[in-house]
Amino acid sequence: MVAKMNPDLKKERENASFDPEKITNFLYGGQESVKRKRELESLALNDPDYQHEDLNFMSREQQYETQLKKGILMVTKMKELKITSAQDQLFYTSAVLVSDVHPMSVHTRMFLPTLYGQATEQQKDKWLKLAENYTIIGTYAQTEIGHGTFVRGLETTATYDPKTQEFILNTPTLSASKWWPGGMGKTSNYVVLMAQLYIYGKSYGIHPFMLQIRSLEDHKPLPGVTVGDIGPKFGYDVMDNGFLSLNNVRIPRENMLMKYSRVEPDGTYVRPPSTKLAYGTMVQVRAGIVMFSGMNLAKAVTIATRYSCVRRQSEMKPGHPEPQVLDYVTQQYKLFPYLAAAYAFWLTGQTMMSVYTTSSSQISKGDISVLPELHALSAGLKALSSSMANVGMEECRLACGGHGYSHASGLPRLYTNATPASTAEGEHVVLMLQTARYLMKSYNQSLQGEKLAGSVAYLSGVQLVPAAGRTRNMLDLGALCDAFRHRAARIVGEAAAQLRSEMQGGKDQADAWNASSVDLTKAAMAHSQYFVVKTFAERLTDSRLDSSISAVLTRLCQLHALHGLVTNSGDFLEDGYLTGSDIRQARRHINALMAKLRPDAVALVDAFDFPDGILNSILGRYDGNVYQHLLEWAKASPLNKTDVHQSYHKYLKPFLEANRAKL
Ligand SMILES: CC/C=C\C/C=C\C/C=C\C/C=C\C/C=C\C/C=C/C(=O)SCCNC(=O)CCNC(=O)[C@H](O)C(C)(C)COP(=O)(O)OP(=O)(O)OC[C@H]1O[C@@H](n2cnc3c(N)ncnc32)[C@H](O)[C@@H]1OP(=O)(O)O
Ligand SMILES: Cc1cc2nc3c(=O)[nH]c(=O)nc-3n(C[C@H](O)[C@H](O)[C@H](O)COP(=O)(O)OP(=O)(O)OC[C@H]3O[C@@H](n4cnc5c(N)ncnc54)[C@H](O)[C@@H]3O)c2cc1C
Repeated sequence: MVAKMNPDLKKERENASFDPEKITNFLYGGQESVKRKRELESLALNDPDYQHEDLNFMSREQQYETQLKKGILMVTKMKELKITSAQDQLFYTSAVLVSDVHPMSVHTRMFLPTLYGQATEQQKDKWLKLAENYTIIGTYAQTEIGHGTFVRGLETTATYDPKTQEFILNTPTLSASKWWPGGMGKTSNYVVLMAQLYIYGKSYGIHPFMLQIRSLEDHKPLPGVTVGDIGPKFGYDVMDNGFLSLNNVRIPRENMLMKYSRVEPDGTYVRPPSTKLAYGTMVQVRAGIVMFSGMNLAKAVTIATRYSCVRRQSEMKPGHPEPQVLDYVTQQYKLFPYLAAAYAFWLTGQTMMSVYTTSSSQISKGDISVLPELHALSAGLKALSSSMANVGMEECRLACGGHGYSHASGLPRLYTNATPASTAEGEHVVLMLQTARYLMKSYNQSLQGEKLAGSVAYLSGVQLVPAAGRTRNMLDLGALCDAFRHRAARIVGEAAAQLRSEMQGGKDQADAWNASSVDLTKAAMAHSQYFVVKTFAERLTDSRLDSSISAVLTRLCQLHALHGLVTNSGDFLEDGYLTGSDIRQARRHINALMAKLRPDAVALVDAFDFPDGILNSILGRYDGNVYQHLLEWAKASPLNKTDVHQSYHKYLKPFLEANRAKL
């Protein structure tokens, strides 16, 4: 029997000003792609082999086992069903895994990409097939217990022995033990080990090495290898993040991944075109995290928006029926800016991936000139998108009141599985400082008359003249982009001036950098926010957009920019670029935009096209039948298997009886 849709949600859908399908097509790159997405999702979601008890009801060990089994099934089925393109695999795996990963995820996301990106053709012949077939399962072992951020400071050593033409691998101190690599704890039999290369006593920096850590026969750690799971974490329960220490483990010379740098049999070292090419896998994943953050935020906003239309609470007017909580403007102010941000990062994520694809193809042809821009852009956008997604997902949870705290909402798991994106692949302040470093260099080049290109082109010849007194239309996307550009350019310029002044005051470069670092991260943030606002606005100039959806998407873009502007109003006011009256106007526009977006809110989240199986949230159900399913879900909780829990007999009964006896 098909359940009836909640009448409030039904009405919301009937009253929308546009057909969500049109936005879905825009978001996923066309009708054909949406069709394929739905086919693959339905294949995965209706496959009985993937069904299991709710992970939230399981111990961590059970979760690991369940997700490993599912991951294995998934890669086997994808092979059988010939689901091969990256896009198809993403559609299928998102439906199988929901908001979780599986213990071999780092194999797919980092181990394989490192082989593609860092191995020679000969090495690919040797390893790729094995890795693609899952004959070997690997992870990316870089971080150590003592150092994650400071990659140059890693202590794991790979010392070349020309006599045997082998590398001797060691983690010489406690702090050198590898710590965190996903899937290393129990699953992987191989790692790409990032280690300091030593030849004849001289250090050549960090390089990648293929290392077998477990037997292919019985999965036991190989001699010299100590490996295990690092224990429970904030989330990511299904993942066996691991530790690893190495004691004089020898590997053949051919196991150093030598696409860019080489060690010859006699120990001669051949330098790479850039030492930073060894960091390529991190850049790829950072670029992917922008979209990943947009999607996670979109899921959270979908859940909270639908639920806010189903949930009725309090009285807005005495004696009137309880309103849908989304009718409270404060609730709209909680959710709509993040709805807009989800769209912003979704679209920017697509742009970031296309910049990545173009740049990496140039790099593989030997043109490394694009590397600094790619690094700076992906670092800043990764940091901004993941931190904004964190804040937004939490705001969505809070917007669901008490039920948001329950795992039934899907929000706690979504959050704890997504939040590593802020720390992993480069902690967000650290990455912002990388972007700032590029901004400082670029800005100084522009001061010397160089013309800049790419994301920093606006720093060339920027006019920092405040334009107070001018009347502005604060809804005009061009004017909003100008405001964000001006703010970024000013803050970049001021951070550069501060850095200079610290140095003129006697500090060396490093101390001056540290003293200026709050302003530097602010500069990187302003630059990244400008890029997002500009990208969002540019995507709306797509001639394929029909007017009904262009109107609503423009409102979202305006809201995204205006909300950023109002929450950072000091930045825009500081040099008089905007006036108090502009900010007041912006606030009024936000209220008006929210009122206009209110009737379209459900259609806008429906357009993300997450089926219930992927949202995995009772509060976010498409049909809105929340309460009945909350109750059913709670009844399935292991604590409810019996009316009287065994602990009653063990502890509670004697305690009650003892108390009664004392009366
Ligand atoms: C295939 C995947 C596709 C999509 C994936 C999609 C979604 C992913 C979904 C979820 C992911 C979420 C969570 C992930 C969960 C698990 C996996 C996690 C894995 C990991 O965490 S792996 C470990 C990651 N570790 C780090 O990121 C360490 C961070 N530190 C660094 O990167 C660097 O050391 C640092 C801090 C950037 C630089 O330090 P330092 O200042 O000491 O610099 P250097 O001396 O080393 O460099 C000087 C020079 O080089 C420039 N530079 C630095 N890095 C790069 C680079 N990567 N590329 C280019 N250039 C670089 C630097 O700016 C300096 O330049 P300059 O001298 O100024 O010109
Ligand atoms: C869920 C998860 C999965 C992971 N998976 C992997 C994996 O598969 N493989 C792997 O190798 N690693 C993995 N990691 C490790 C991850 O990459 C690192 O934790 C991350 O890069 C941050 O480094 P850190 O832990 O050393 O943080 P730290 O650098 O110790 O950060 C601590 C604080 O110091 C500050 N700080 C550090 N350096 C600077 C600086 N230069 N300037 C200003 N402030 C600074 C930071 O901002 C932060 O506030 C994973 C981590 C997590 C949480």
